[in-house]
Amino acid sequence: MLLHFTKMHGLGNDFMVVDLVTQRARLDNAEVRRLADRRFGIGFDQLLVVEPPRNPDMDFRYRIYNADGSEVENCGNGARCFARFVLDKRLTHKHQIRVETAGGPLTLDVHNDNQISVDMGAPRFAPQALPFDAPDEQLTYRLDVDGQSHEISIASMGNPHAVLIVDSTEQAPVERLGPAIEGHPRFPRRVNVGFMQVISPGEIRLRVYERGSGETLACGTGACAAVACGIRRGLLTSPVKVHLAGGSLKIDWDGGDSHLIMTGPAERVYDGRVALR
Ligand SMILES: N[C@@H](CCC[C@H](N)C(=O)O)C(=O)O
Repeated sequence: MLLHFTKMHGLGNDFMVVDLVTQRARLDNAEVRRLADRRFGIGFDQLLVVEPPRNPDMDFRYRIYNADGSEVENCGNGARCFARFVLDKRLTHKHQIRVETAGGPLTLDVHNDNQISVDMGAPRFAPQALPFDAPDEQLTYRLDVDGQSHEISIASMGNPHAVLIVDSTEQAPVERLGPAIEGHPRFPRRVNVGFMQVISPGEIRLRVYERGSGETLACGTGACAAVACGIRRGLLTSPVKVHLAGGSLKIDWDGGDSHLIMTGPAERVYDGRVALR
């Protein structure tokens, strides 16, 4: 069968977006990996699937798969592309869209200037929320990697994040430490790993080694997690501009149980059709 899809990106974090409201398809783990391959398939960091909601208070169900085929709880850059997609495909006319994800509900607000704000919910810092193997909740933890101890903060944005502070994102050992921390035994469901350089209380640089996809040009949940950890540690104050390799995001957070708001663009690249196995 031929599956219609749209290739999109949010600051270079790229997606294949599929409407399973009006189409039917079975996308198993092997099929996702085949489609994600940048030489033999379409190529993407994540596959985003639009489905009808299971909860009648929601507009859609938003499902997310990493390039390695694993289904995950949340994707921030994807959420903005999801909003742009359902409007472009006329699956809704609403400019405030409520979606259910495996990580909890999200509200997507499409503005007139092509910027989209996503209410990402409240960050959670308890180790069991990720999960992370630690006896109690702390601001920072020591993590041993190959005989070296590193200071990390942790946050769940529905999906798990570890955040390290570095002097320079350019010099950060992302290729070495990223995969080692992603698969560290203290993170039994693996983890996304952010390397944050604080420029000022309102501005950071960030690189993220993503669970199941490797380093991407931007990570929305990673930006939220880094800002939440930075504010909680007294290093940052809201709003924070987050500079990623693919562009910048604005993150607002008033602390505590308040919700993080992420604002940035979403771009359509092309529409296509692909044969499924
Ligand atoms: N690119 C994303 C996050 C995608 C999911 C992540 N790799 C995970 O496994 O949790 C974003 O923009 O948030």
